[in-house]
Amino acid sequence: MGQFEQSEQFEQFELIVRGGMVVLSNEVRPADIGIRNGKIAAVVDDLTSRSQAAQVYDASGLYIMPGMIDAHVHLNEPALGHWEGFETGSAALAAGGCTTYIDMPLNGVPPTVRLEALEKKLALADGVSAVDFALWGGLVPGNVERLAELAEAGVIGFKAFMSCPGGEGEDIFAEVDELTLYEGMKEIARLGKVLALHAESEPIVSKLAKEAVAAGKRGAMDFVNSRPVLAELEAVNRALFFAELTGCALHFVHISSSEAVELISSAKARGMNVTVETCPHYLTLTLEDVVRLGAVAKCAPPLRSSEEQERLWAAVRAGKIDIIASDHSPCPTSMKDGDMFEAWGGISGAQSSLELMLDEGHVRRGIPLPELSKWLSLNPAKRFGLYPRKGEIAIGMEADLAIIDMGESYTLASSDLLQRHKHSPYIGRSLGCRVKATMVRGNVVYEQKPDGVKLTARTGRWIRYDEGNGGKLYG
Ligand SMILES: NC(=O)N[C@H]1NC(=O)NC1=O
Ligand SMILES: [Zn+2]
Ligand SMILES: [Zn+2]
Repeated sequence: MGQFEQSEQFEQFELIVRGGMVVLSNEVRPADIGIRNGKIAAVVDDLTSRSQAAQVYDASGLYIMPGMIDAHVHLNEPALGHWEGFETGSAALAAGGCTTYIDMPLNGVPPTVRLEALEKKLALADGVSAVDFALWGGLVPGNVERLAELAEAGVIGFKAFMSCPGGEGEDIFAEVDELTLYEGMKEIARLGKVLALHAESEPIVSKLAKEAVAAGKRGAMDFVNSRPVLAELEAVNRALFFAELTGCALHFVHISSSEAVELISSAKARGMNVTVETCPHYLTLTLEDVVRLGAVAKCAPPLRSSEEQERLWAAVRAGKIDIIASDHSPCPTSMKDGDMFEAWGGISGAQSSLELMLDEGHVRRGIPLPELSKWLSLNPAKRFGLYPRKGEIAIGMEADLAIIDMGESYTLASSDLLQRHKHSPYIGRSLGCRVKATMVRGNVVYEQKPDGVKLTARTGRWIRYDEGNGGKLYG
């Protein structure tokens, strides 16, 4: 596993992906990929001359990468499927070269904080998702005793908010109070799972937001200034303190500052079981974009300065960031009208993550493709129990592939987007590569051709945690 292997014994394949440049975990090389029973059965030079396949996909001139594993996606069913649901959200992900996503326990109603809610969500995803998926459970005040049933059912971990997530209604996903966070960590440690945290200090951000609104300061920069890096640092520090006391494994989602990455790096150096994620928007957009675009680029934590962004890229390059995920948090476009404090916070970026990271990371900054692939596929697979089933192109692993033209540039138009509501801060952006096809377990689920796009089989399956490797990222 994990190696390029010469294979002579497999002569019959369902599919051969022929003539592409294959992105392996340690090199990029020309090879044919033979697929049997939905798995990678051969990665060799010139397979077609000595084997048979029901189908051949001609990938000459194209790059074959492991499909992205997007660990941070909000598809909002049950109840808020009119914001985004499994059908449209997974179509957008497929079009972006993602082959497995991990759905967040909010913003659907009920949130995934007890078994019945998980069952409702699964019933809605069944037969609808274009690509494979796993599920996060949620930790909220009052549900610590329900975490075990969710773990038993197969969630890959739990998510909690340290600041208010927004949203309305009775069955809301509330932020954790300190005691819930501490007790929840104890229980999650006992269950052997990871706690994913939205780390912003509620006392800091709510006070600053109140002051800004009271002073009539409701613009883009006022919003950005109400959620400073300090709020992220304080929350990360507090969570690390509780994790040290409880032994709970942590994953910090959507970290926006290199200062927070440094805090997390020191915790790793002390031997703590902690990982960190950032998102394409923090690596490709800055506060100038939120000023220019308004609420369509509103997210929490907010976009930062270009200097902060350069420091974040330096942290990525230094291997200090483990995972890059979209935090696709869509809503109806009408919820992006109005002032910056009222509008929905969340960027609809699912379809663009891989292309943005290849364009900005590889084409512009020269980061090798195997490195990018580690942050986009291998590390999330390992951290969240999907490895060695998924995460890289290697013998025996599922044939989850993104096929990319690294020579095609295009300008993203709203008509390219397959998500339910066609807003995105990346519309009008020129991208130096394009996903041509996406395969899940050897099934072509998405194809982009000159005459348009084709979505095929909705063969996405739920991947339970217990099929994985226990979340070991290192070693
Ligand atoms: N509720 C929700 O999805 N919030 C997400 N949006 C965002 O920008 N950050 C988040 O945590
Ligand atoms: Zn969040
Ligand atoms: Zn999120």
